[in-house]
Amino acid sequence: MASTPRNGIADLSLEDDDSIKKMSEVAKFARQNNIPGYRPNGHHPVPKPQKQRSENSIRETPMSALRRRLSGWFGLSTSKPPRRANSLPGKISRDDSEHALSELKQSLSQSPRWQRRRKSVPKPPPKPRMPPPPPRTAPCSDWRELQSARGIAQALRAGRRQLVVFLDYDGTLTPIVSDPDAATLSDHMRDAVGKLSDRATVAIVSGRAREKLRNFVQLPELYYAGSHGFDIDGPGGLHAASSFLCRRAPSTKRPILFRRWRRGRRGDGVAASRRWRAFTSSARHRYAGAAESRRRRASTATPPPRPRESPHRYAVAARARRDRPPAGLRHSVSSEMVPVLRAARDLLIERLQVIEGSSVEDNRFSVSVHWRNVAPTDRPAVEAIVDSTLREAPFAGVLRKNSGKCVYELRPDVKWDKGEAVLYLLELLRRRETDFDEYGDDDGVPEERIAGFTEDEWYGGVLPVYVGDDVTDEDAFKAIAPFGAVSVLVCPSGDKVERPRATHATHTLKDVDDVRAFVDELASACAARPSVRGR
Ligand SMILES: O=P(O)(O)OC[C@H]1O[C@H](O[C@H]2O[C@H](CO)[C@@H](O)[C@H](O)[C@H]2O)[C@H](O)[C@@H](O)[C@@H]1O
Repeated sequence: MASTPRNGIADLSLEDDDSIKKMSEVAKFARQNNIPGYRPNGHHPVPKPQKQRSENSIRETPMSALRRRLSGWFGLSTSKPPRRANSLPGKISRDDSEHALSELKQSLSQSPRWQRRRKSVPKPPPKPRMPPPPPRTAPCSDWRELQSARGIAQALRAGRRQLVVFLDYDGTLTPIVSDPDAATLSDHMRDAVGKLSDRATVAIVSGRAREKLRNFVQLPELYYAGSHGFDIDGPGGLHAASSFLCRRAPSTKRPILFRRWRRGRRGDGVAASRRWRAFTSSARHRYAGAAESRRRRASTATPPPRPRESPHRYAVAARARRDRPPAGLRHSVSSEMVPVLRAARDLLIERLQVIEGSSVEDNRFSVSVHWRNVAPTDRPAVEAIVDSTLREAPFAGVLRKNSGKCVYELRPDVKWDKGEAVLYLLELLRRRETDFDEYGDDDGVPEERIAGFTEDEWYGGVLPVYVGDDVTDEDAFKAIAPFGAVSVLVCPSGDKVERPRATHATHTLKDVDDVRAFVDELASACAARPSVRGR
């Protein structure tokens, strides 16, 4: 009988009567002296029952368990790998795992169940590298919450989306002045915008008449959306797109544009294009008509050379497209309203003569009644005259009044504003870039895949940027929000009266100088972006 002292108690084996007797003595002693760790016989903690393993699983190594599970999932037949002499049971050796892996790969490629599964499970969309800032869909109650836009341009350097920049004129490119005709563009700003337009698509969107805007800005290569977007013109294509036309989409062998930028926020593109479909069906019909007449013209005119046999035919076609002079764009909404607007203008000039400091500006598709220079006591009279005029025939129900910065703007009472104009321009750019009909390249290819990417992919590859200062710019901020756009409200901190009460803008800038710095940053961001062609 072994007797090793432990906690003052000997370990006993119950072999004979002496032992039993001795044990009960020891137990008594332990109880009396409160010795921990001792329990009399029969009161020792019952050891947990060991899990009974099946004979199979006792012998099963992790490797064979894996093989058994795989065969269960995919219906594979797996063979046992050769066991090396030094491989230990219960551990996966390097040879084991390599063998299992190659076996698995081979079997997977043959398994019909797995193939079916692969087809049915769609690939997850690739993660965007630099997600654009989240759009604000609800109006922001406090403009001071917004962050500075300067950093945005720097962030754009890393982005891969094609910029389309929309700039408001008064209060954005030029400071607000008391005489509307004196709001000329500074040379510095002209240089900055000109430099940006060399590298990105730029449009000026303003309440001013389109011709007046052109005269002020004097940059012929830009798009101009005058009279709050009712009157649009421009070169008719996306800037420098032709330089990206040398690659082909693997699926359709079409030339592709924003291949590298497709990874942008595709969801935004989807949402935006759905929105577009929903509300501009009439504009789309007009487009369909324009496309049809272009097609007809192309069929009657001498067809352009078709580089069918060339190995680089798409590149050649692209060059031909680039070398042709741009077709140009001219689009007006509600032209039939121009005579009515002229009548309103004449009447208002006559009626407002009595109010000193007031003035009426003809913006062709809109009429601006300025009251910046009117004495505060006379200002209600200006609004009363405008309102009473609008209640008369033939203006009632035909024209509507909007308020801007010390100005009332009368325009056709139709659903068209800066927001619609911006969406119109974006859709125009998309169509111009994806229309390869003239070269006959779209034979047998679904319309949405003509240029190697879908409408949604195109929208996902474009990043709209809009900079504006007025209430009317809010329509544009709101319209481009689903694209994950950058929208910037120019909002001087001291300007408490004239700033919008709420905004859909994602960022703010404080004045025209900041806008120039931002435009400069955008231009250098475009220049710094790696070329798509080089990849
Ligand atoms: O859309 P915008 O380019 O911002 O044009 C809106 C109006 O801008 C002009 O008026 C404003 O700027 C004037 C010059 O700084 C200022 O005197 C006036 O008080 C502002 O309202 C323009 O004259 C209007 O026709 C536009 O509708």
